[in-house]
Amino acid sequence: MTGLIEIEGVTHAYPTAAGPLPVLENLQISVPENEFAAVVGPSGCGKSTLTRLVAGLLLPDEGGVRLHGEWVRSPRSTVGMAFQNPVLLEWRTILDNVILPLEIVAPRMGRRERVDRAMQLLEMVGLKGFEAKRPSELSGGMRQRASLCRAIVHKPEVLILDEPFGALDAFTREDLWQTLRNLRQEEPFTTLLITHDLRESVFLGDQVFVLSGRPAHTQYVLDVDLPDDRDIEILYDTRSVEMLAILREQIRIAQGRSTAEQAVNA
Ligand SMILES: Nc1ncnc2c1ncn2[C@@H]1O[C@H](COP(=O)(O)OP(=O)(O)OP(=O)(O)O)[C@@H](O)[C@H]1O
Repeated sequence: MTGLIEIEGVTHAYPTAAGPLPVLENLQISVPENEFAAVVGPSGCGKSTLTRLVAGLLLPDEGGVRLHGEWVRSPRSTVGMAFQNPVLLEWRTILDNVILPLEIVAPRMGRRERVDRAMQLLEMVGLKGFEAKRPSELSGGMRQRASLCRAIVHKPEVLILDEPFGALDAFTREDLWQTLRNLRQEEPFTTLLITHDLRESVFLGDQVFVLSGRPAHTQYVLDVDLPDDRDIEILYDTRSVEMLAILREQIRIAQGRSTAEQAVNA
């Protein structure tokens, strides 16, 4: 099956004063339409670089990225993004922050329609009643909820999430995982999530891609065979615990602390 996101043989190095720094090497990742791919890997292996390539903010030295079969050669408005620090504009209300992408990609859409769309999402993530507030009046978790709404308000073909929950406390984070799953059930979208949190990758992902140490290639792919309708308790089930153990071992291999042979024999 061809994926909606196809990362095909991507190789990339950054020029540095000490010479080229190889970051990605022949990376292959395929994400089918409406599926959720989580990407984990050792620190500094090139995960954020990967998001910049998919968003068209960076062009690879070799290989390429295709979205819906089209090569990505420049930034695309059909990609939604959310990062660890939600960059909300303080001079705009929460509602007007969420509406912003519609002003850019759908300039002909009327104000009423934009407001209805944004309010529908704000209600889904539990922010109804906060639409007139400024970002600084909200908690970190609430700001991240608003940032998720803004990332999907224009129905992007791809949602890229780069450590969006990394700065939140454990309870808020788990709450947002559930919110994200609920949003996807209401309105499916194809997602690429970068995370350091293996539980997050299993709870949210349909597939988890483990990247090797730098220069990164796809070292391991885990199919998350859990029911679509999951709540947080599922992470304590035997199957989840087994998958987390596999991922932990793969990360150790990627960090060079273990060997593939040890993993096979474990
Ligand atoms: N513009 C740049 N120029 C030179 N080197 C860069 C540039 N951007 C990133 N790097 C280097 O490339 C490597 C990969 O960076 P990247 O941010 O993609 O890794 P990461 O896996 O997202 O890291 P982390 O897990 O710590 O967030 C790092 O060694 C980083 O220092």
